[in-house]
Amino acid sequence: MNNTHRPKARLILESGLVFQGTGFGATGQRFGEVVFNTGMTGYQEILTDPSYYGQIVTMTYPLIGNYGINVDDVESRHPHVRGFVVREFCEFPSHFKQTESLEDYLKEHNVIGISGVDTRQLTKAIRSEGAMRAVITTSDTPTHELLAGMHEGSIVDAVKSVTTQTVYRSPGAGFRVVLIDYGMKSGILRGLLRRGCDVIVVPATSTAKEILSWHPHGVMLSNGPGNPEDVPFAVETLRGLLGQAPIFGICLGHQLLALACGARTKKMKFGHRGSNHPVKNLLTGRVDITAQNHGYMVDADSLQGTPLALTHVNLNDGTVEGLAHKTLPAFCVQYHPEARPGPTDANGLFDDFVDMMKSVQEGSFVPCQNAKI
Ligand SMILES: NC(=O)CC[C@H](N)C(=O)O
Repeated sequence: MNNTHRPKARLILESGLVFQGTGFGATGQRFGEVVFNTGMTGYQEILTDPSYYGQIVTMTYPLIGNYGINVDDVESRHPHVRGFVVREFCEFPSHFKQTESLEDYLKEHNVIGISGVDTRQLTKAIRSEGAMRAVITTSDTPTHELLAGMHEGSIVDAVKSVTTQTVYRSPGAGFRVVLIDYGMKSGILRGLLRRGCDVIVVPATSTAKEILSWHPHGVMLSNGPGNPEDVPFAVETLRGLLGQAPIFGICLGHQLLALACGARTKKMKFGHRGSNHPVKNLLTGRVDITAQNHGYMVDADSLQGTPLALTHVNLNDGTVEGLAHKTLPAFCVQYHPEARPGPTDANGLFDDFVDMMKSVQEGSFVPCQNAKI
């Protein structure tokens, strides 16, 4: 790789671990929480997934950038990561859909990348010590000064920073769905449009009254960044929506629905981020290989006494992956059925949501606690 025109860069973890590497993309300095993603492909979807807002992402796959950037594989209008860490950065990408290189894309959007990092060592450090604060810099600022300022740029109001500011509609002839945008991946909107839904996307701050004024057949809750406990206004809205319209939640949407039903969430040590997380549906016994990106989870012990039934578990670590309301039409999953990037095993959940809206319309809805599989 020709590094002559690229600056030296450092990645410094709050634990004191320092990696020397080469900068690509923008120059400067960015603080954030460092997390790893184990997907072999999908860097473009990962960069533009708003759930990564404020984070520095490292890819465990060792060669990144080889198929460049194309216009089809974005999940939002621009990258949301604070920084991007790779082992080897591909200097000469090639793909028939490519419109520009990853390097130019990062430069254009002011994201700092660092290559030449031993991402195996970095991932092991995150796995053993947990996700932590870090900084990527192309400056000469001494390491001890950067360690002292580690909490600079901590995220506040993550959801409010990435949600849509305006209501917009993607018309369809099917069920009318209000999609609450907490930091939505466009794959979720596409999943609904593909099923003919008439979708109204609304800001995360919308009230139950505002949402119900659209007379929706269903309400979809998107993914989004940060700690679910930092979004109490969204939990309040969901309390007002439960029982008024069928609800389907994904990732942050799942966590917020759990909070609205009286369960608790907690931070995981290093989270689930990748494209091969096995999830078992406890109702059918079916196992899906799923795409995931989360650092918080619903606490299984907190489900007792709530109206929620555990429907899905993670087969790697037994954590909560899916819930359904025992008596009302509402269900949610921690993983990503829109699968961008990742395997499409769980796509059928969008069909389940359409079926749920249909059964409620027809008066034939069977609550989860009475379901016979
Ligand atoms: N993708 C998501 O919606 C992530 C949800 C939440 N921000 C978490 O990290 O757990």
